[in-house]
Amino acid sequence: MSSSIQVEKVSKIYRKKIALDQLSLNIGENKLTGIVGRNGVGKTTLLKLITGFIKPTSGQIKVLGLPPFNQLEVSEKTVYVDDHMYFSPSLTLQEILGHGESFYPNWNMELAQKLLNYFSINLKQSHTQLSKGTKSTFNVIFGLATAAEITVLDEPTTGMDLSVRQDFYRALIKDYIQTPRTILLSSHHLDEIENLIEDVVLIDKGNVKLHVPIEELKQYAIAITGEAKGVREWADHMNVLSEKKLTDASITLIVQNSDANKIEKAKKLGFKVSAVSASDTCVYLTDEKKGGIEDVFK
Ligand SMILES: Nc1ncnc2c1ncn2[C@@H]1O[C@H](COP(=O)(O)OP(=O)(O)OP(=O)(O)O)[C@@H](O)[C@H]1O
Repeated sequence: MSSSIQVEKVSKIYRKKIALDQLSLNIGENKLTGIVGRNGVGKTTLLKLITGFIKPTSGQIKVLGLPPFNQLEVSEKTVYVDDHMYFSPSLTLQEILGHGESFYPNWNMELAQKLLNYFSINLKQSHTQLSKGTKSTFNVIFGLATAAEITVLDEPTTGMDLSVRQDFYRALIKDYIQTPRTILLSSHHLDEIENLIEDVVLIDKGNVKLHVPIEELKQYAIAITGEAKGVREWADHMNVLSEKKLTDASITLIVQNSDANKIEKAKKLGFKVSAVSASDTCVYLTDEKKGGIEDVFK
């Protein structure tokens, strides 16, 4: 499969802060990819670089074969949606849609109007008049209506209530099936998007920690609970992601799930073997090991 986004050894430094550090990433054409990671690890910076809003300090980015910064040819095939999208306060939502239609070659006005009608958003209002959640809903509708080849949704559900979020995810997947395109969806709630996305990119400290199919991430780690000494001996030479002390005598180890025979052996030894969710795996993979929040209150 050819790549629609190629990021090669890209760094972004804001004054002295290194936001991205020689990050490389290839995103295949028409993939729906989740971008996840803790606060401040560089997700928004990466997405703004891909959509040409900012320029890399070093390294190379190609989107649909071209460097995206200051490139009109890329702009009209790209949309970046977040909760800071700016539209002139003098325009009504209807007029904003009109501008969208004149800029984006594949603009889908019918979809925009049907979704706005479904969410009961009055088109005579201005963008500044909308509540936080409704603003986010309008922004994602705008983003979907562009049908842009590269659609980037950066935490698009900020402020939406649960029912709107669920409707949005359903709309996104239906629209993606009808009009396949490359979609990057960043979220702090992997559990909410794990059934939508094909691949997941986990960002940590300005770099890609993991880029795998979501089904692989769901199987990536396993929890083993039992008598501390025995569990530790069993886990010798394994990739241990985290250790939790339960009592003086028992522990849970989170280990990389790489060897089916080892897991069978753990069961035979009487240890409890349980699944670890994709979102918990991301937390374990990026844990700073500073102890828990409880330590703050000691
Ligand atoms: N304009 C800026 N000037 C200075 N530092 C910045 C700027 N934008 C981002 N940063 C810093 O770069 C780092 C990465 O920020 P970024 O917004 O890309 O992270 P993020 O993963 O999207 O975070 P979050 O999940 O909290 O939205 C952070 O340390 C942030 O403080």
